[in-house]
This record gives sequence, C-alpha cells and structure tokens, in this order.
Amino acid sequence: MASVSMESVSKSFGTHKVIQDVNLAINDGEFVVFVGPSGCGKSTLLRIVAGLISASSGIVRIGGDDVTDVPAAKRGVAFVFQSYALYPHMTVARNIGFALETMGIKRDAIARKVQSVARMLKVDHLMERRPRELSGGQRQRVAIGRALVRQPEIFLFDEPLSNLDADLRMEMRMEIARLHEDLRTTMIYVTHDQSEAMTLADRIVVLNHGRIEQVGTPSELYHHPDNRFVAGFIGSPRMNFLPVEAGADNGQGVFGPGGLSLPRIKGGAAPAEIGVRPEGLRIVPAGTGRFDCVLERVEDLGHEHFAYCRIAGGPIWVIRLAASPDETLIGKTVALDFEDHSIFFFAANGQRIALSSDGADARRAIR
Ligand SMILES: Nc1ncnc2c1ncn2[C@@H]1O[C@H](COP(=O)(O)OP(=O)(O)OP(=O)(O)O)[C@@H](O)[C@H]1O
Repeated sequence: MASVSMESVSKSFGTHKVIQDVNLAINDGEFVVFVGPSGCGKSTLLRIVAGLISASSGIVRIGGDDVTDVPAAKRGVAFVFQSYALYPHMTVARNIGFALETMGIKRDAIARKVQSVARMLKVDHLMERRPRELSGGQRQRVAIGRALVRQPEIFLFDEPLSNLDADLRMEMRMEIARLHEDLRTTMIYVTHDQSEAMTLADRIVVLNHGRIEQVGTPSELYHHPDNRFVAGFIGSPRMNFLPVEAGADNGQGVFGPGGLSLPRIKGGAAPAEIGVRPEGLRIVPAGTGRFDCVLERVEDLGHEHFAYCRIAGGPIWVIRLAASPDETLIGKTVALDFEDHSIFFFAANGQRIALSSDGADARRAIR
C-alpha cells in the first residue's frame, strides 16, 4: 500500500493546458474517485500517476518517494482500462498470469496465484477460454484479475465499468468495493457515473478544465459544495438554480415578479444566484409558496417521480417527489416551497455564501 501525492502538477499538449497546477494528497489505503465533465483531464491525471504520461511540470510522489521520472513499470501501480486490454490469443489463465511470467516467477507459483485470484473474482471456471468467448462482465473481471495478481501498491481504474449494462455495473461496483475492503490497497478511480463515485469513494476529487474544484467525502460535496460548479455537478438530477437580485435590506434576495424573499445571509453578502436540490422542493397551491410556476410535466419512475416546473421568465426546475402529484395540475400554475436550510447561495464569482448562523434573524427576513 502507498500514499500518492501531486505537487503543482501541470500538463500541456502543445499549447493546450489540460492539467493546471494540481495539488493533491491521497492517503495510504484510500479510495479516491476523479469526476468532472468530459475532457476535464481525469484520465490524463490518472495516467500521470501511472507514469503512462509525464507531467510538464510538478512532482508526483508514491509512498513519499519522488517518482516523477520513474517509468510506469517500476511504480508499483496496476492499471485497469475501460477497454479491458486483454490479450485476445491467450486464455483467461494466461491473461491473468502473464505479468508474473514476464517477472520470471516459477510456473507452480504463478498457477497458484492465478487460481486464487480467479476464484476471488469468480472466473475460475473460465480459465481455458479466450477473451472473445467471455461476456463483458467476465472480461472486466479478468482485467481486474490481471491487475490484482501483481499485488500492486496502487490500483488505477479508468472508467472500468462503462462498457457494461446497468445490472452488471452494479454487480461489479459491489465487487470493487469488496475488493477494496479486503485489500485496503490505495485505489484511484475515474468515472462519469455519479452513483459509482458516491458509493465507492472515500473522497471525490471534482475536476473542471484541468483544475481541482473541490476534494471531499461524498457527503461533504453534496451538503457543503464550495461553489456553484460542484453544487451543480454532484447530485442527480442536478441542483436547480435561479438568478436573484439583492433587495434593499442588504443581503435579502428578491427575485423578479414573484417577489421571492430569501433569508438574510452572513455579512450581508449579496447573492447572485440561489440553488435548491430537487429533493428540497414541495409543490403547493398557487400563491402559497415561495414563487409560482407552471407544472409542465411529470415523470413516473415507479419508486419516485420527477416534476418539471417552468418559472415565468426563468428556468425549469426539477422536483423529486415520493408520490405522483395530482396529474390534473399539469399545465396549471402551482407554487414551489422549500425550507431556508435547503437554499444554497452563490456569489457572482460562483463561490458559495454561507447562511447566517442567526436563525431568528434569518426567519425575520422571510416574507
Ligand atoms: N495525447 C493527447 N494529445 C493531445 N490532447 C490530448 C491528449 N490526451 C488528451 N488530450 C486532451 O486533453 C484533455 C483532457 O483529456 P482527458 O482524456 O484527460 O479528459 P477526461 O476528463 O478523462 O475526458 P472523458 O471523461 O471524456 O474521458 C482533452 O481536451 C483531450 O482532448
């Protein structure tokens, strides 16, 4: 096991800066997930840790040692790719054990190790098959087995489950979580999938345009995002946003025709935008909520419902509901209501502004 750290790491391809001054410390045994929009640099950063790409500047350390100029094969890391990258002409057993063959380890020892890894990943009944004779999930297990057999100090996963269907993804996600619990090896994992990130990670790193926006536990990022970007990125469906204007009473926000009143906020800072998560909203009769809107559409997902409400002259907000709203309301004006503690405030520069800790003051400032 080993810690990983990056100090002022940057990477450019030609004039294109894809990683910008990244500083990150990953603890020994930690499971860290990189998330961010497509092209934000997740895979590039992972490859810099692996040594598959060299940083343009900065230092990479593994277990405290400077490995910036150490080749990939000598870093003690194992990489699991989205594409599996199995050898097509080799059996499952040889695919798993090949790295050990190249290390000159004795055949008996290899066979024992391959068998135990294959049993762990439930592919021991497939040892003589070739990759083309396996399902996607089985191929991914073999790819993980191939990484596992080397007993690396660090596992690096680049979207390992994205080629699998929903059921298999869930199953493999649980297997990877179990693997981490059993081995307690440091793991760094890149994904597009929010539920994968939220369920697997000890900490999530949110990247945007090659920079770190925030690092935190899934709960920290969800409940205490530092800025609008993280607030909008973490959570599905995403947070609803609305531009607001500061009212006459400094710090009290007022929105357009509905005269939306908001609690006073710390230091009288003027918010430019508010956000409320879909689960923080209730649909109430027109005129009785924070503001009116038109209920445009309802989606029934069985265990939950999503309602879409258009705010006059503003965006569409999504509301997550446990029960279906009265369908006769579709196309009609309703109102949305929410608690003060459900509101996130953002300054014009996107930073989140904390609510006043003076609850009484906050309550007085409301309608
Ligand atoms: N070898 C390369 N040469 C030039 N540009 C590259 C190279 N590899 C990556 N890039 C660019 O660097 C940026 C970051 O790519 P990267 O693959 O790290 O993003 P990502 O966040 O993993 O994206 P995705 O989620 O779509 O896989 C992209 O704009 C990409 O086009």
